[in-house]
Amino acid sequence: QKPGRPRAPGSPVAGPLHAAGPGRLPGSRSRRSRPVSAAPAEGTGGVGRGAGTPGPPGPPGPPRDGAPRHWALRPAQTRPRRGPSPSTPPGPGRSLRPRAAKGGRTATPQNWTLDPAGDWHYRWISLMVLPILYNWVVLILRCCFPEVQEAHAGLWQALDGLSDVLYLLDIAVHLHTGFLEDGILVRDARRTRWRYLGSWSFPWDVVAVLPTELLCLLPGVPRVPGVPAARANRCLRVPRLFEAFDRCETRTGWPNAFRMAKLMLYLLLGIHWHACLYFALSARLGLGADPWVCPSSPRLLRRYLHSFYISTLVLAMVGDTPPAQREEELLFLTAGFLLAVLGFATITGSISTVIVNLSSAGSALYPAAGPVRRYLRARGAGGRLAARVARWHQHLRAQRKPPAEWRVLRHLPRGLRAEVAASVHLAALRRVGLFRGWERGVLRQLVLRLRPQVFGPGEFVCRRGDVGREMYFIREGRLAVLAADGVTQLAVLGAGLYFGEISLINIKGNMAGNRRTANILSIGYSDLFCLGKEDLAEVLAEFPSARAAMEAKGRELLLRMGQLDTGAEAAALAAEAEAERRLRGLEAALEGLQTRAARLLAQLEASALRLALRVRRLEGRLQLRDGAVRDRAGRDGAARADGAAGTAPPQQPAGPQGPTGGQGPTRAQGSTEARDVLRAHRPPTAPGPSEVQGAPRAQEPGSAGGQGGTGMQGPSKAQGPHRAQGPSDVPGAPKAHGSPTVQGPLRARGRIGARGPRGMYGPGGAQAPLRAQGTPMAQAPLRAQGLPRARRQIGTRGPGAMYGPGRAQALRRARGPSGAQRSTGAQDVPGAQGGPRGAGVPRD
Ligand SMILES: Nc1ncnc2c1ncn2[C@@H]1O[C@@H]2COP(=O)(O)O[C@H]2[C@H]1O
Repeated sequence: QKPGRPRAPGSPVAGPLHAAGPGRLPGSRSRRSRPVSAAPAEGTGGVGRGAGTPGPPGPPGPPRDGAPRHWALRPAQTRPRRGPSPSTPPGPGRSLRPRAAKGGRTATPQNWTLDPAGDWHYRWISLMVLPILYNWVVLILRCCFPEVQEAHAGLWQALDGLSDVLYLLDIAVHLHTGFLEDGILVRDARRTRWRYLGSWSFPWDVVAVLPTELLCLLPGVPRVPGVPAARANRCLRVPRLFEAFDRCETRTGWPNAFRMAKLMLYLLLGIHWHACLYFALSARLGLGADPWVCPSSPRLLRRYLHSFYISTLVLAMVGDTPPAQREEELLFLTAGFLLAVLGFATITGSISTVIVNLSSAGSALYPAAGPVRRYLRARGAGGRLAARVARWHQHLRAQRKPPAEWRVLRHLPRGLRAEVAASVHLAALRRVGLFRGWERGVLRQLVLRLRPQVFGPGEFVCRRGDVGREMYFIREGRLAVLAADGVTQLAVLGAGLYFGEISLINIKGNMAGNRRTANILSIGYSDLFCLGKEDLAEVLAEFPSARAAMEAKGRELLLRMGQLDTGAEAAALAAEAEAERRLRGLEAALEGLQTRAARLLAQLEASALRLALRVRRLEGRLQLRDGAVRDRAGRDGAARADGAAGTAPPQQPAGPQGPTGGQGPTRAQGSTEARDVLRAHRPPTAPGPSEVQGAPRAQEPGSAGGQGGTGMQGPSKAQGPHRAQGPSDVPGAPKAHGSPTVQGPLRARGRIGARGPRGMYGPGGAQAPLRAQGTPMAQAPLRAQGLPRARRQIGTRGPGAMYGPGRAQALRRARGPSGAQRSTGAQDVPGAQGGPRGAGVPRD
């Protein structure tokens, strides 16, 4: 079918083509152009021509040219891209800030969605602290001190307006603040908007900015004294204040100081509110009317400060307030004290937490000197040793060398911990000669295995003869290498060097084995990195060059110290070379074996595939043949029925090819089935050539092998008609049916038809018809050829072998009884009584 030509219904290519495209072959011109026209063209998502053409974003509609929908619905290509994917986590190099559009064709659309953990968002909520605090401080002041409101009405109006603008802007910012979904920042503007609009904070924020003061201007509404009271809803914005404080607390470098400042702010705010309310009550009761109320003073500040002082006495539970006399005063004072209990307890608790935090932060970094001192005292080991311990602790704190930093970092995830440790120690590690040139990533892995240790002056880091368990890299300080006498100084090691490796790496000929070869004494304070034996082995396994460098240096030192047994070293080297050689030989042998095994496996697979294909082909042929046989049998049966009824004279078969001539599906089929039919029809005195030649031809291995299934079926088919007419049938048949001409072949065909090519392959199926024929001899070969065994034969001996024995057996057995059967079977045929018996003889 040519491209573009309409397909005929039911065309074999219709399926694949339909799946691939709208009735066009892949690669045709219209196929390439169609998706572009059908799918909306986009900036980056298109394919083929016009992929880069900007087009209107939107859902892909039905294609204009009537192409099937699946052309247009290709989500990966047709989805409009608006900047970065909303669910794509920002890469390491991508900023979370709103990005300015860049010029040029590759400009990305601006995305003003804020990262809630980002800097811009933090700055914004920090700014929002101002209007919220303004409303919390000033509104109550203006309500309770009317002079304040009246004196600066214009200023308050301006500030109120500014605060409202900021509140509204904050709603806008909220609408454009991303959120995390499955740990990934969602920056899609639509989704962030809907998320905020659907949350409880949206109505809350709206209520907090409603212009409630305008209600006071409505006629009939009683004027709220001092309009500020009508703005009380502005205080509802306090959750944003808490959010800002929380964020600041996690970001600041002085969280404890911040916590203290926050507490003080809450305290002052509480006192401020109490003072305002106290003044309002005093003004209502009459300023200076009794000792409890605020005295009347011409100065506003004086009155406020007096109120603030009284409130501090109440809320700080200091007491010593003027005695309350009126009920209102008593109630107010009692409420104040109750609040004070609550507030004071909270504040005291918070302050103590801050103090504990402060001290625990120090103790987490530095080991506490107290317990060691007490331990030494308890054990009676004070004196100079205790002084040294104290000096060591002092050195750590003074020099800010926390040895227990790993304890602090242990809560971090491994990757982050490696980053932190690398940022702190990488510079020091790079100074170590061994690590020079190592990649940063490797050093980052190494730094997690290193443990910082600080040794004081006069301390031995290791002693000669000790078993080596770790090696050291010198970060800071000087250390002396002392000989066996503990006095002779062999060398002085400084920052960037390492020691303690000889006893860890197995240097050939090292007479010390895994024991230290020298004493190492810290001259002053030494800041070292310690690396354990296992960790070192892992590192060296990855870096053979580092191992070689270490071994070379260790060998040189051992030689200098006279601790290298060169004879043993040579022997070890020779043994190693020999082992290496043998290993290589084994490896080569193994490789050869593997290659052979792979080749054999490939051969096995190929032959299995071949055989499977052949079996399938044979099955197909058998099915075809069986169908043809059934057709022919039906036709012949009808013809014979006609003959028996006397409506038509007996017909001579069509030549030596049998009734079907050369049109049968297979030659064997023609020879076996046609032969049977011929035999049934042929007068007994005129045996046709096919009677004599047909059967042997069907039994010839060549003819059977050439036609696949015939070989399999040949014997049983050869037996089929004969055994059907076999000894047991012979006497019964004519008696039962009165018309033996019809009866014999018909019965035979019925059996053949019942057997079927599939039944042939199944063990039961193969045996059933034959068993029904009462020929145990015939069952044996077929049973032997049941599918599983037949398959096994295919696998092991090949198709020839499969057909060989089974077929030979079957034929052999078939020949034995079938001769007799044929002769007896011929008795079924009316014309065959007498002379025709000989027709079967030559075949045997
Ligand atoms: N002469 C030397 N000069 C420098 N370092 C040495 C010398 N002798 C021994 N060392 C180091 O001192 C370490 C003592 O422990 P090790 O034997 O494990 O490894 C030793 C070497 O790293």
